[in-house]
Parts: sequence; C-alpha cells; structure tokens
Amino acid sequence: MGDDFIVETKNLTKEFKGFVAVSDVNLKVRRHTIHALIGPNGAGKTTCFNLITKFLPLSRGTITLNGRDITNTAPADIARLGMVRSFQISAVFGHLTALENVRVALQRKLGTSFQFWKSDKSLAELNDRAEELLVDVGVQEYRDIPAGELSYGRKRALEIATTLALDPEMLLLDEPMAGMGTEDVARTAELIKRVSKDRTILMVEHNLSVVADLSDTITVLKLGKVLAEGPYSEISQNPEVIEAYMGHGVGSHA
Ligand SMILES: Nc1ncnc2c1ncn2[C@@H]1O[C@H](COP(=O)(O)OP(=O)(O)OP(=O)(O)O)[C@@H](O)[C@H]1O
Repeated sequence: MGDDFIVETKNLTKEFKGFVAVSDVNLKVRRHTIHALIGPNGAGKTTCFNLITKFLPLSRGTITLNGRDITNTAPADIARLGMVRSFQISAVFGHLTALENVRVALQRKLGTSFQFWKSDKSLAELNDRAEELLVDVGVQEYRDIPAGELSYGRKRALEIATTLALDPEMLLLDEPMAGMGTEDVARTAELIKRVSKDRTILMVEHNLSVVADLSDTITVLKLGKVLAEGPYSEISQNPEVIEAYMGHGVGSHA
C-alpha cells in the first residue's frame, strides 16, 4: 500500500507567469532514507522544495505525506504533521546562547500551557532535553555562548538541533553545506548521517561528493523535469546526467 514512501508527489508542476519551473515531477521518498535532489542551476530544485513544504502554491499536481493528501495543507500544519524544513523555520537567535536557542525550540513544540510552565520539574526536564540535543549535534561545549558568536558550521549544527527539537519524522535540508569550509562540511555530513537514523531526509545539495557519500537515492532535475533517479553509482554513469553537468564533476566520485 505504498507504505514504504513517506512523501509522494504526482505531476508536481509550478508555472511562473507561463514559465514552467517544475514540470510533472513524480517523486517518491522512501522512509528512513536520505534522498537528494540535484541538478544544474535553475533546474527547479528549490522550487520543488518550496512546493513540497507548501511555501509556494502548486500550479498542478498532488502531494501526499504518509499517505495523506497535503496538497492544500498550510505550511504550519505540515510541520505539525512531522515534516520540517531546516534553516528556515528554525532560525537561530544570535543573542541567545546555544542552550537557550534549543530551549526556545522545545518550548515552541510543547506550547505555552501555563500549567506546564508552573512546574520547576518541567523546566528541569526541558533543560535536560536541550542539553541532549546539543550533545547530539556536537556543540555541547558551546552551550553558554551566544549563537551569534559561533562559527558558521556550528551555527548550522545548532539550527539542526532546533529543528530536531520539533521531533520531525522527515527533515528537508536546503543546501546544508552552502558556504562551508572543508572541515565544517565533513562535520555536517557526519551529523546528517547521525540524525538520519529513524528519520527521512530530503536535501537539495550542490556538493556532489557529499551527495555521493550520503544519499541512498538521488533525483536529478533538469529544466524542471526529472532526468534520472537512482543511487549515485547509477546516475553518475548516466550519459544524460553527465551531459547535463558538462564537466561539473558528476561521475568523478563513483
Ligand atoms: N518566483 C519566481 N518567479 C519567476 N521565476 C522563478 C521564480 N522562482 C524560480 N523561478 C525560475 O524557475 C527556475 C527554477 O528555479 P529554482 O530556483 O527552483 O532552481 P534551482 O534548481 O534551485 O537552481 P539553483 O541551483 O541555482 O538554486 C529558474 O529558471 C528560475 O529563474
């Protein structure tokens, strides 16, 4: 019954004033896998992401999440259903410490019930959970440092922690490695691998060696259409994919 797939799109299409940015994209994201969307500039990757998370309205098509039609569901409800987009929903507050940032995210998840906040025990539990999340993403030693003072890579790790605070079943990562140096890329790749356990990850990423290393499945988009799909070993040998990248490196990581 298609239970294997957490997200499915059918004929996902987006037109901007007659220009078709995403055209009849049928995407199936298998549960508990890392799935990457790649393609040359302007291929429609970000637009696809925006459609799936409902940041943009569809021109045509349908989207299901866990078999439930979310084509007309509001973005905030999508997050409540367990699909969370990182680096957008979970902004980091620069003046708050790392720990406070995660605590705010946890509070958002729990709501602001007065009964809950009255109890010191609840607050202590919240702190414990926040510390755990900092450990999970490897920034526990910076817990009392204002987030604005953290390095770029650590800020992103913290952002992932604030996203994980929402306990998502599915995470969408929009170019998680953008602007990072080699060391941060390696650390973030490890982190993504770690948090993908028992979760599903869909990511747009330009760094092909990261994509090759992390992804179970890769969908290659070109001019708004799916050009190829499969594991890296397969798509990197696909002549159409190689041509689409024309010397940009696909195939050199197989
Ligand atoms: N709001 C918009 N209005 C008009 N055209 C748009 C809009 N958003 C995107 N496009 C166009 O749709 C196409 C796909 O853009 P999109 O940003 O989804 O590509 P991408 O694969 O994410 O590219 P990149 O790798 O450069 O980020 C591009 O030609 C872009 O110019």
